[in-house]
Amino acid sequence: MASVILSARGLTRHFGGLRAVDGVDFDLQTGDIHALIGPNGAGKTTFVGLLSGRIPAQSGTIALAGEDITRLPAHARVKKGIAYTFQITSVYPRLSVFDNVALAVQQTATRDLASDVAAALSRVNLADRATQTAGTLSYGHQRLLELGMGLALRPRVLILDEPTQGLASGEIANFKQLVRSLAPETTVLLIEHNMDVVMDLATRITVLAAGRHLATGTPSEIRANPAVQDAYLGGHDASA
Ligand SMILES: Nc1ncnc2c1ncn2[C@@H]1O[C@H](COP(=O)(O)OP(=O)(O)OP(=O)(O)O)[C@@H](O)[C@H]1O
Repeated sequence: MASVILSARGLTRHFGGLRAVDGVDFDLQTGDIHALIGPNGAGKTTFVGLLSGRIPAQSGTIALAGEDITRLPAHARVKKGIAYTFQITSVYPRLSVFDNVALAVQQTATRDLASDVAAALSRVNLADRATQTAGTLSYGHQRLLELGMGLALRPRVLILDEPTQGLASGEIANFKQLVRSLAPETTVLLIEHNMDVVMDLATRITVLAAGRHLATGTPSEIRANPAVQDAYLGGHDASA
């Protein structure tokens, strides 16, 4: 049976009277590609912000491989293996592609910076652009660079917030292939609005609605779930 790498119990964050995340229980199984979906304002970004430590929880607990990390600051969670593209991997436009990844590698206990950077760059197919100034890369290549920077941290859990937004369809195909190649060493949690990507890529899906956990299941279970269809898919089959 698969083990749980990251879990949340009763996780809660309100903003004034707004219940952005409200008592959410969640389990991320090791090796999964787990998609988090839900209508706009459902609480997805807040939820991954709580997991990564970017936003402090008001109540509830978070555990990484059984260890309580609820009170750890974000940088300590990065050290423990949770990488969140939002906080870690914004590209420095004036630095070279190589130097951008080197900044991420430096946060790890690396023994050979140059070869670790080269490995991360070849993973995202940017090895031939190492000397290019990052700001001159195409948008799609900048997103790949972000991913390379996240991977360079060698995370156990990689959290991606809308990674395919703005990518061309060929770039999305490459992205899917890349994410699949990360398992089982890296477990992926992604917020994704593109339902084709979700249904094709995710091994498991969690649906949030109005800050609450609505459902978790395989893509076919989620497609068939009437509550999900009502709350999120407007009563239509997601595959339609
Ligand atoms: N810092 C904040 N202060 C006040 N309200 C906030 C804050 N951050 C988020 N919210 C509110 O909390 C709710 C959940 O927002 P969140 O961004 O987590 O949702 P989301 O599911 O990621 O939405 P989207 O799909 O549109 O990105 C929204 O109503 C949002 O306006």
